[in-house]
Amino acid sequence: MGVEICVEGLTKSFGHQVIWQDVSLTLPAGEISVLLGPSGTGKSVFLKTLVGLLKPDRGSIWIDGKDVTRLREHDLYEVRKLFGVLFQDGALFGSMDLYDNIAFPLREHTRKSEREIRQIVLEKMDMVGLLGAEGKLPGEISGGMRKRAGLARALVLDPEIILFDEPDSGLDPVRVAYLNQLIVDLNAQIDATFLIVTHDIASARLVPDNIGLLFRRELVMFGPREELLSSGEPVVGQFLNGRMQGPIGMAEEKDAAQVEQELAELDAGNHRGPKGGKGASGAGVTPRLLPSEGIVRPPRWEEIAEYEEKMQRLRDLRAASKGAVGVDGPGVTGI
Ligand SMILES: Nc1ncnc2c1ncn2[C@@H]1O[C@H](COP(=O)(O)OP(=O)(O)OP(=O)(O)O)[C@@H](O)[C@H]1O
Repeated sequence: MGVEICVEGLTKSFGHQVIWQDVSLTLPAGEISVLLGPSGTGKSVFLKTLVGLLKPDRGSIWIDGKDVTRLREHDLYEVRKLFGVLFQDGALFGSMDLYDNIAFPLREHTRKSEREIRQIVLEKMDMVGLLGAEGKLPGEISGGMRKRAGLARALVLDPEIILFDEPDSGLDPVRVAYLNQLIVDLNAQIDATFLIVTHDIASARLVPDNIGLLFRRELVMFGPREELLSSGEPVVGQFLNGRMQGPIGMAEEKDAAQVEQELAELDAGNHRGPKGGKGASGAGVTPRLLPSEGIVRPPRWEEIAEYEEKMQRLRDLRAASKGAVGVDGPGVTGI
């Protein structure tokens, strides 16, 4: 089981520039959480702070009974062993083939024999669908394969927590879909705590247990996926529906009067934006991505699958009753 991360009152600035302040959230052990936010709101800074690469001004990060913000270098090194990180570009060494790239953390941080290393590297490459590509150089493979290689490398030390920094960046929608499935399958298989920073709303709707949103130097909301997807909070609705109308502007925040007018028009059904959506919650709660057939589901995922099945039956019933109303008019059954 992965470990819980409990963040309390975290604030980070560079000089006079406050990046975010008073951020508190709990990433539940073994669950998948997504952190969203417009560009420049400090999502990458947040990830770096979690692993102790950046020191916050105030606040605590509790992992495994230790406050990461107060650890000395040696203890920090121990806590970092709990983490696997998938960087945006995979962060592979260009001159090493995939095998050596993926073996690198094992050779650096363990005393395992080359025979043991081979077994682990091939197991992780198999998990991410890269068996057979051991001899390829990073420059010879697609962006999607590089991400998967980076993920295999993040897995070799059996992390309890995996941080994904924009795993979908630079990938086409089909590759993003495959990567999302891989993330869900991995979560079911290794049961670590996942935190994914992304801009991809479709992924944020499909993949996580929890969603958080950074905006205006604050964590606007953090909670279960369904709560965020059905939230009436204007900034959450705007972001999760990719709309222009709302508090988030092109480069800066909009003034309050403009936001109010846009939201009033939206509620009145005058929305002519690029992606549709009604009211603050737009498309509402959509079905969740489940582990692939053939992946043995731990009890947590069994429960999720049962819940999703129930929700799907409800959606079908609702659609059927709407159809009946559409054909026969309200209250008329057609008998
Ligand atoms: N080491 C640093 N020193 C000074 N400022 C920094 C440093 N690292 C990040 N910043 C600033 O912090 C802010 C947030 O950056 P960050 O990369 O975390 O945003 P982000 O939300 O991840 O953006 P994007 O979604 O575009 O990747 C930016 O204004 C950036 O310039």
